[in-house]
Amino acid sequence: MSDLVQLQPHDEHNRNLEANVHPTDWQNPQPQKPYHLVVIGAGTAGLVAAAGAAGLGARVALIERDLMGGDCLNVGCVPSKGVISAARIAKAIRTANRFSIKVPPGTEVDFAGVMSRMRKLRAKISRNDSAARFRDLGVDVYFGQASFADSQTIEVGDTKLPFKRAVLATGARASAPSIEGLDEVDYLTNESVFSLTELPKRMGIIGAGPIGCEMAQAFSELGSEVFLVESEGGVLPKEDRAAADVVRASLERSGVRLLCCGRELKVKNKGGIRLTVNSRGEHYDEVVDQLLVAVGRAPNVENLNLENVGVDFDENGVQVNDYLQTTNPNIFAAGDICSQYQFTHVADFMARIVIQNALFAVGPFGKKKMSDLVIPWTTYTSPEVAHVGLHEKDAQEKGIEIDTYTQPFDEVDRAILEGDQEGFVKVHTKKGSDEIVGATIVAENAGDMISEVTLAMSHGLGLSKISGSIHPYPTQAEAIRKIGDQFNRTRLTPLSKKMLAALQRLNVGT
Ligand SMILES: Cc1cc2nc3c(=O)[nH]c(=O)nc-3n(C[C@H](O)[C@H](O)[C@H](O)COP(=O)(O)OP(=O)(O)OC[C@H]3O[C@@H](n4cnc5c(N)ncnc54)[C@H](O)[C@@H]3O)c2cc1C
Ligand SMILES: NC(=O)c1ccc[n+]([C@@H]2O[C@H](COP(=O)([O-])OP(=O)(O)OC[C@H]3O[C@@H](n4cnc5c(N)ncnc54)[C@H](O)[C@@H]3O)[C@@H](O)[C@H]2O)c1
Repeated sequence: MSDLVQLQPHDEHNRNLEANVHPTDWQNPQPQKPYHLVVIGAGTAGLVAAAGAAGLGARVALIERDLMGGDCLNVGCVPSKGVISAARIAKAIRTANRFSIKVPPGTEVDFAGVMSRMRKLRAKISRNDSAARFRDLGVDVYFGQASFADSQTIEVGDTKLPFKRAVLATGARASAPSIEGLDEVDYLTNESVFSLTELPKRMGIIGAGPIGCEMAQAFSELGSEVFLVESEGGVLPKEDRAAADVVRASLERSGVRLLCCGRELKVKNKGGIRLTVNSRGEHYDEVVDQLLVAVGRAPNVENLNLENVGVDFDENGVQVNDYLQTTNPNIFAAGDICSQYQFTHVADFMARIVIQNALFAVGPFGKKKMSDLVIPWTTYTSPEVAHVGLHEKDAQEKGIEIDTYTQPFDEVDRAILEGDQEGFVKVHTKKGSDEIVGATIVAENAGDMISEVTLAMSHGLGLSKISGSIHPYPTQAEAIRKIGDQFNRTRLTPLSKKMLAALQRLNVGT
């Protein structure tokens, strides 16, 4: 078996994963003719680009140096949500008393079992991203480090792959912050945290973005004492502040010790991993068993020879235009390598744009644009925070005047019955109209609920249309319809009220 940290421990599940996404006996093919499309990187963006292009009749090669499926399958969405699902059960048991369910003392979390379940499910899901499946879809799959030999040729080891168009889909990795002493300790990143088999008694996490918050809550619910250090004033600094405040309170209820506005953070290798930091006037000096660093991503631009083929890049990744074309017009890019929206579903839709623009658009005709995408995302804390479109501050920066409608869940029957009353739905519309420009939902299943708003935004359906669609009672999604009703009430002017009164008199008298 490979000694990649992502594949540890070397158990049956990880052997099955490896057999799917990097079979040890794989023979790279030999190129027969120039490829229409060579895709570098077999994460979400690369897989979607390769499968889509091959399905439409193109000759396609896909190159992966490590594990097909990339971050999402191996060290991102899939394992994190696998662990979170167990943590949610632990939370439900911990808080069962709210429902007058008496859980006998002595309930235990078998952390090794939780991780083994996650590895089993990850291996099962990995069939979709497997080398064999892609070969069967008509894609030539190569394993190895890819780099550009010149503007028409990509090399993998000694093999030269001539191409007409190429796609860079090499993704990103955890960035290493310059924190004093960090180099002295063995710290975890998203590449290694899912290989743990023992629950850290005490866990430090640096960065309260989506990774930090999701993992802090999950490890805390599973039994670790978690210290979450964030340099900004609160958690999830990119989200709506009211939404982030709900998550902060929930993290604290889960037992997470939040060290926000963390100043003078230092790490020492002294009696374990020692974190010292100042937060809100207090000095903390805590020894932890494991430290997870989650302070954002660095693009994988190294060793590709991009300089020699005229592809510009900087520390944020590869530069692309709205058509996802790099500064070399025959080379496109998709996914985390070139996107400020680092999400699997965005990598997927970027890849679809690339297939169209690289292979099927003629001159300016038939081209698709990144700026036309309506992009939602969700952070899977409990409750979840889901967002689509503009935040209030984005609208201000763009000079767009907005109206904001908020529906708290403590007025939504299903949420009350479920004990999930602390969140809200917030929708921003263009001032004076029902055209939705953005929305945030904080709820246990906010990620599922946001799709209704995304659909409405994508297809130009305003709040009046949402208000006119029956939502089953009692559901949490009724909160979105109630926002539609709020908008409709603003349409009731003194004149329209008078007209309604006149119509009523006409029909049923005074
Ligand atoms: C912990 C965590 C949780 C996440 N959770 C979610 C979530 O719940 N929902 C969500 O939407 N997003 C989530 N994300 C983000 C999501 O994983 C990424 O946005 C997505 O994986 C990006 O896909 P990609 O194809 O651009 O890149 P990647 O998945 O990074 O794939 C790039 C691939 O290219 C390969 N590669 C790089 N260089 C070369 C080279 N020179 N030659 C050959 N191969 C190369 C790499 O090995 C890798 O397999 C999460 C991320 C993390 C880290
Ligand atoms: N549910 C999801 O869709 C999901 C889940 C996890 C990750 N992701 C994707 O992966 C990306 C990376 O996630 P992330 O959480 O690493 O990055 P992030 O950039 O979103 O958040 C990093 C956090 O670390 C903080 N930080 C930076 N330097 C610090 C320092 N020295 N000390 C303390 N705090 C510091 C930042 O202020 C920020 O809050 C996300 O932006 C997202 O696109 C998505």
